[in-house]
Amino acid sequence: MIGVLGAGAFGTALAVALAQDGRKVMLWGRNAGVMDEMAQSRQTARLPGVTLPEGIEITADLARAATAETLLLAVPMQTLSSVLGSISDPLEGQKLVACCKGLDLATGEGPSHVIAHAKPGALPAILTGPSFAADIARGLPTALTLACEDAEAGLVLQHVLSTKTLRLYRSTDVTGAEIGGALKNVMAIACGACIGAGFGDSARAALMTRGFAEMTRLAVHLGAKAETITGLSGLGDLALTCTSELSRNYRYGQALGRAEGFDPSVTVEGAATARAVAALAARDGIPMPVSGVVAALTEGKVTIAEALEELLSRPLKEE
Ligand SMILES: NC(=O)C1=CN([C@@H]2O[C@H](COP(=O)(O)OP(=O)(O)OC[C@H]3O[C@@H](n4cnc5c(N)ncnc54)[C@H](OP(=O)(O)O)[C@@H]3O)[C@@H](O)[C@H]2O)C=CC1
Ligand SMILES: O=C(CO)COP(=O)(O)O
Repeated sequence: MIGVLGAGAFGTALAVALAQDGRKVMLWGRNAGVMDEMAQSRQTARLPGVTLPEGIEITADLARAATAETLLLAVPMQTLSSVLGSISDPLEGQKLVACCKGLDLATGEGPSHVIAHAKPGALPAILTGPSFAADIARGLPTALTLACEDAEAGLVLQHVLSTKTLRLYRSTDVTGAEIGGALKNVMAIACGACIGAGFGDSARAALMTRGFAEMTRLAVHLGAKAETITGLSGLGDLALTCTSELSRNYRYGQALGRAEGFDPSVTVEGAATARAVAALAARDGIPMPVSGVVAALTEGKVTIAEALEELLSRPLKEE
C-alpha cells in the first residue's frame, strides 16, 4: 500500500498514476467533507476531467493513511512540518517521500531535513522534476528524479513508484534535487514577471541562465553535486516552469509584472522559498541576485522597474 498525504492536484495525480498501474493507494486529505465527496464522485475540481480509479481509497483519517509502508508527502512545503507533527506515530523505518518543492521559511531547510527532524526514525526521500499534475493524471509521459541518500532504499522506491508512463531516475544527491526543485519556482516567478512586464524573451533566457548559475552556486555551497542541477530536478524543471503558463509560479510572476492581483488561495511555492533563499544567502554571504530581487518583489518592497534596475546595475563580471 502506498499512502499519499495531500489530496491537492499533485497528490491526487500521483495517486491516479499509481492506481492506474495496479498499485493500491490510500489518498488522504484534511477536509472530511471534501474527501467524502471525492470518494462518491471519483472526481476533483483540482484535476478536471480525471476519474479517480477504484484502486484509490480516499480517507480523511491521517493516522490510518500514515500506516502505509511508503508515504508520499504532497502537501505545500510550508505545511509539511505541521502535517508530520500531527502524526503521533514515529513512522519508524517507513519511507517518506517528499513531493513538495521549496525551503521551509522558518528553518531554511528542504523537505528531507524537515522529515528528519519530525520523524528521525523514518527514511527520507524526494520525488521531484518537470511534471504538471494534469499531465501525470492524464497518463502523459513524464520523467522525474527520485533522490534518496540510502541507495538501496532509493532503488526499491524507484521501482515502487515508476509506472509505464512515469519514469523515475534515481540519485543519492538529495540536497541537489531539493535545491533544484525549490529554486526553479523562484526563477519561474522571475521569468513570469519578466514576460508580464514586457521585457521580452531574450531577457527571460538571461534570467533562466543566471538563475541556473544561482541554483548551482547554492547547491554546491550546501554540499550537493553540480551535475544534479543539470538533471531533471534542476534544469529539466527550470525549463518547464519558466516557459509554461500552466505553471502557477510563472503565472504569479506574470501578474507581478503586470502589476495585477493574484488569487491568494493558489499554491505558489516560490514566494516563500525566495524569502528563505534570500535569508540563507545573507547568512552565508552567497551572491543570489535573482532570488533576492524575487523575494523583494513578492514582498512588495520593490517595483518591477526597480527590480530590473537592480539586476542591470550590478558590477560587470566574468561569466
Ligand atoms: N501541481 C503540480 O503540477 C505539481 C505540484 N508539485 C508540488 O506539490 C506540492 C503540493 O502542490 P499541489 O498539490 O499542486 O497544491 P494544491 O494547491 O493543488 O493542493 C494543496 C493540497 O494541500 C492541502 N493542504 C494545504 N494546507 C494544508 C495543511 N496545513 N495540512 C494539510 N493539508 C494541507 C490542501 O488542502 P485543502 O484543499 O483542504 O486546502 C490541498 O489538498 C507543492 O509543493 C508543489 O510544488 C510538484 C510537482 C507538480
Ligand atoms: O512543479 C511544477 C512542475 O514541475 C508545477 O509548477 P507550479 O507549482 O509552478 O504550477
